[in-house]
Amino acid sequence: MATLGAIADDLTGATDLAITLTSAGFRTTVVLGADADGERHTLDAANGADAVVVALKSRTMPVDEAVAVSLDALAWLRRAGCERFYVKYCSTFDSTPEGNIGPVSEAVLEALDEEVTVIAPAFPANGRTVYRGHLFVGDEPLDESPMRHHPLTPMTDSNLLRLLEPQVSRGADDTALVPWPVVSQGADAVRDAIGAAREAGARFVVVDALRDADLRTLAAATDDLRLLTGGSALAQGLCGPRSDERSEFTLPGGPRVVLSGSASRATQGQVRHALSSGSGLRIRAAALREDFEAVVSSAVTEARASEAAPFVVYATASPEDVVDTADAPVIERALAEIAERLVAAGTRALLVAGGETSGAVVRRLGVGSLTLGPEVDPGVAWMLGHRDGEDIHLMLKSGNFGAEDLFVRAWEEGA
Ligand SMILES: Nc1ncnc2c1ncn2[C@@H]1O[C@H](COP(=O)(O)OP(=O)(O)O)[C@@H](O)[C@H]1O
Ligand SMILES: O=C(O)[C@@H](O)C(=O)COP(=O)(O)O
Repeated sequence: MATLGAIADDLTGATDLAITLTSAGFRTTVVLGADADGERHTLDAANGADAVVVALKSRTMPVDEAVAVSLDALAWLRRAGCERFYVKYCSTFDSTPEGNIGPVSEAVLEALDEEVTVIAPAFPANGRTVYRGHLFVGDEPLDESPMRHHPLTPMTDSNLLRLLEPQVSRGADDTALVPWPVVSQGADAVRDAIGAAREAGARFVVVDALRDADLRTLAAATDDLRLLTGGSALAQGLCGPRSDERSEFTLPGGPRVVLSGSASRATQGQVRHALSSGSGLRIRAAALREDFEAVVSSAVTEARASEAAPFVVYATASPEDVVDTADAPVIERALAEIAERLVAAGTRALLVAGGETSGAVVRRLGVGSLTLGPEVDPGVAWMLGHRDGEDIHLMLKSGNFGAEDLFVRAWEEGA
């Protein structure tokens, strides 16, 4: 019976959290959606897991829709027996100004009838740190990092309190900060600070974190809270009932295909690196609008004919490639169509780059749940996708995660 239930706002965020929970000793399953028609997949998948992560595609949904699907997921997790909950969003706090991190966190907190939760996006192993409430990506404040150009959620402020306040009901009265000097004093000091913030009326407490040790301190300080929110790294301090159990599997043969819909800086470098030793095809929105079928069938044909080196179907290899964010949906749809045709032709392993892109691909493939395999880079692992047909080996890569050679190395490390 699962005890911990997580609600992730995109698929790569869900798999990222699953990796951390597994390392923390939770036998973890990722399920896609928790709506009624998915119930069969998901309830079966939850059996035997200690933690279940529901992967939504809600990060850029209209606020009301994001809240509704998140509350549906919460209700499903409670039916599956979960007693503690985790709202997972991006370590770069990807959100439009209207939401959805604040509205979803508030809706879940109120549905659980809880008084306070923490806001902890930090992921130090991937360079995401929070100091005095400001989120940094490496050495750059968030609003000076490439995330300021994200096609869907451009981040133009690094101050988490300023980002959150417009998103929660009581604005500045609903938020508070526990700064790093308090965090450095240990769990009791953090617990006291969160208690004081709650007494002052705040429900969403941003907590600084510069190191994994700070997140472990926070996890210890909040072991009495039924709801946590953050990136994946906060989960490293949760204590699961068993050792790290990962499914060992060997990647099947066949073409090594990467489908990249991410426009993030790390992915751009990975695309360029893979193209330097392999081959690929760039899909352009204009060409897709002119003749969608021609672009898709050409990509499938070339991908199927590719040899050992990875074949990369990509939308962006440099910042200049992102011409119009309105092109995003047709690119997602094309990559999902290409994935479906490759799998129909026998492909049983795909590397997909991008959270929204991964969501579009796995929904098109009818994947209902995912089991964790070997971790290849921090926050990036091979998974086994379960569906009505044959299982599919998938690596669903967060846009800004992974080393530059990942698209080439991943196939060796999954073998
Ligand atoms: N060249 C481009 N022009 C417009 N939109 C793009 C381009 N490349 C990618 N996109 C879109 O940007 C979005 C990237 O989101 P996502 O897949 O979550 O990547 P990440 O994980 O990097 O955020 C997708 O909707 C994708 O279709
Ligand atoms: O926390 C993170 O950074 C990731 O888990 C994540 O959410 C990344 O989302 P995408 O950039 O959309 O892949």
